[in-house]
Amino acid sequence: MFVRAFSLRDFRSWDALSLDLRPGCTVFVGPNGHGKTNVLEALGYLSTLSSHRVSSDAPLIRTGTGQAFAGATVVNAGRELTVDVELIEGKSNKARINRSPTRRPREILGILQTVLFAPEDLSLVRGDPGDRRRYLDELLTSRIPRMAAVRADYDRVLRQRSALLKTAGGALRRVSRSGASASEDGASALATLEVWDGHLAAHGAQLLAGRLQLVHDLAPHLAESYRSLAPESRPASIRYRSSLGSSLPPEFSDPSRNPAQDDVAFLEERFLHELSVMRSKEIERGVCLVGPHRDDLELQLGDTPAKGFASHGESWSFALSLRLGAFALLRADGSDPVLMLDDVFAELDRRRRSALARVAVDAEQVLITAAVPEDVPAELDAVRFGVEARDTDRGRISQITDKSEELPDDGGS
Ligand SMILES: Nc1ncnc2c1ncn2[C@@H]1O[C@H](COP(=O)(O)OP(=O)(O)OP(=O)(O)O)[C@@H](O)[C@H]1O
Repeated sequence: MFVRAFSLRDFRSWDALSLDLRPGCTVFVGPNGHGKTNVLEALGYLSTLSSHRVSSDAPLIRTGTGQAFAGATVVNAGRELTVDVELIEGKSNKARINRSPTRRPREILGILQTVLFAPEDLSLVRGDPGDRRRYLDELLTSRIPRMAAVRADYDRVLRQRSALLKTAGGALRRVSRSGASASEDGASALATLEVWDGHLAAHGAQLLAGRLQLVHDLAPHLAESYRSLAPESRPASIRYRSSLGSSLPPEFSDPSRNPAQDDVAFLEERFLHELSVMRSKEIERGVCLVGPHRDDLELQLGDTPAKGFASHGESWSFALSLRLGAFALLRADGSDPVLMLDDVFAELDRRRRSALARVAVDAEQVLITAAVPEDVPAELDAVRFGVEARDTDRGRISQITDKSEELPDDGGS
């Protein structure tokens, strides 16, 4: 797929941007801090409804304005769809598909598939499990958009069950200690908790089954990507680590296990079992200790965990492999996602640079940012936009300063 047209209004440092793009490579070049990443971030937002840099939407709205807009026309196998999102300060966001409002913004997920590789990605290897869960869930919803609703339901139940564990903690503690002779208050809190256990296990099992399937499908692409980036290094592998602990048979964490039709029902039953095992601990601590929100994606180099042991270069290769593996998986599903590379060539050594360039040159559309054009491998430097921020009476605003291109034989756009 590729983005044919793209526009922004009051998004980060852009007050207005309207660009026609085409398949192949496009490079945004400009000094540091002038607004290049903001362009990729906006496209990433249309793809995932989140930013790779911040966890809330407020910083995406241009300072001094209350509303931001991002829209793109996406061409996938000859079929065109337009998606846009309006971010409104203090209110729910609005999204449209072909200019018709959607009931929920998440209905646009899956229309624009992107894979973004950015300097922040080192945290996939070195950061907290939350960074890796986010990576998995974004890829999962990009492949299977209905998983966004599963994820939202799970998060809602998790919040409610966590609040119950906190507020009813006292009564539940008494029940947990004294069992059947509990007070009325305690017994009703415990009954309520059991209802929430059921909801948590039902949604959690679907999310867990989705992630296990994803890791199964992704593992060979990840291993292959790492091999091509660092052939002399130990082999890279991934493995899902579930907080269901010993309630989950070990073969479920083995990425080579073929997921089965009845996995969700089995996982739901195991989930409920682990909740009963952990009941008193959860009540004691007042937090939800079981579920996909506590899981992790283990990254291994040979027999060693990458986190804490991988060198700087190995960590970069692993992070890049996670992205290139995601790209290869989405491609294997049937359509190239838009590949976005945010100022990463300067960080890579010569071999990794050319390995990345080999993948990029072959992708349907690649959008690249760079502070200096020399950082971009020559074979990727096709259409080039200059980006510069200027001080105006409306604040510091990013602008496209120039466009240069090496036109392909057919003349391009
Ligand atoms: N909400 C906002 N409103 C206005 N300007 C913003 C907002 N958020 C960020 N900016 C501005 O955007 C600029 C940063 O843009 P961006 O991150 O795209 O830079 P960049 O060109 O990619 O830089 P680098 O090469 O260092 O990565 C900064 O000048 C910052 O002040």
